[in-house]
Amino acid sequence: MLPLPELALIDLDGTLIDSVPDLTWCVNAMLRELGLPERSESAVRRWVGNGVERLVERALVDDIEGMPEADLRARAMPVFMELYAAHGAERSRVYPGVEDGLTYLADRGVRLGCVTNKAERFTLPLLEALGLRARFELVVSGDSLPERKPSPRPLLYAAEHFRVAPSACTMIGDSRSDVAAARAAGFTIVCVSYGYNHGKDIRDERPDVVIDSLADFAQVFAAG
Ligand SMILES: O=C(O)COP(=O)(O)O
Ligand SMILES: [Mg+2]
Repeated sequence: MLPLPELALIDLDGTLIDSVPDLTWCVNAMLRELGLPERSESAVRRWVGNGVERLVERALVDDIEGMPEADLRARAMPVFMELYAAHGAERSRVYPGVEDGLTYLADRGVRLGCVTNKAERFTLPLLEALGLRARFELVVSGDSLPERKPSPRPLLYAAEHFRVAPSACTMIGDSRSDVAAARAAGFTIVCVSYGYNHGKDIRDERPDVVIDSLADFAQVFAAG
């Protein structure tokens, strides 16, 4: 068990929301427009987590480590951005257990923030569309600060905003970037087993706790 934190920062894609159906639809609409082959939803699932630009780069070359030529990248980026702005919240769903988990923490006085690598122009409308925006006192997106996860910067920024010591904060996420950012910030780290993490088992990253649903917080945090 972990002590109940004063502040919980929760990741978006793969933790609160299954955003891959919309991301896949937009990636494939973009690829069609560019005359390139479509990619599978399971490939897109592996590529999410380092921001939408990195997703587009990976999709263009069909490789998680790859980088497209500059002019293809420059043509693709605005096409994807326009598609995702218009179609980012049509097929995405809040994971089961999320509402209960957020209520559990809020009822116990835990302050809540969302920290994602998704760009702000997509993050806020998505949270709004799926009814989660009002749950969070602070949202830090992938382009809110000069650095994003796995940097500890967004986590430390949020801790300072709430004037809570990092040792009283927990990060809740699905990927190795969440674990690395939390460790470097001095937060505890709880991971969900159902998220993306680039197709790898998140247990390999040795988070403090792994849960199958945010509804399981009663088994994670010692009350009081
Ligand atoms: O890669 C993204 O765009 C977002 O990923 P995250 O919400 O899991 O940080
Ligand atoms: Mg994530």
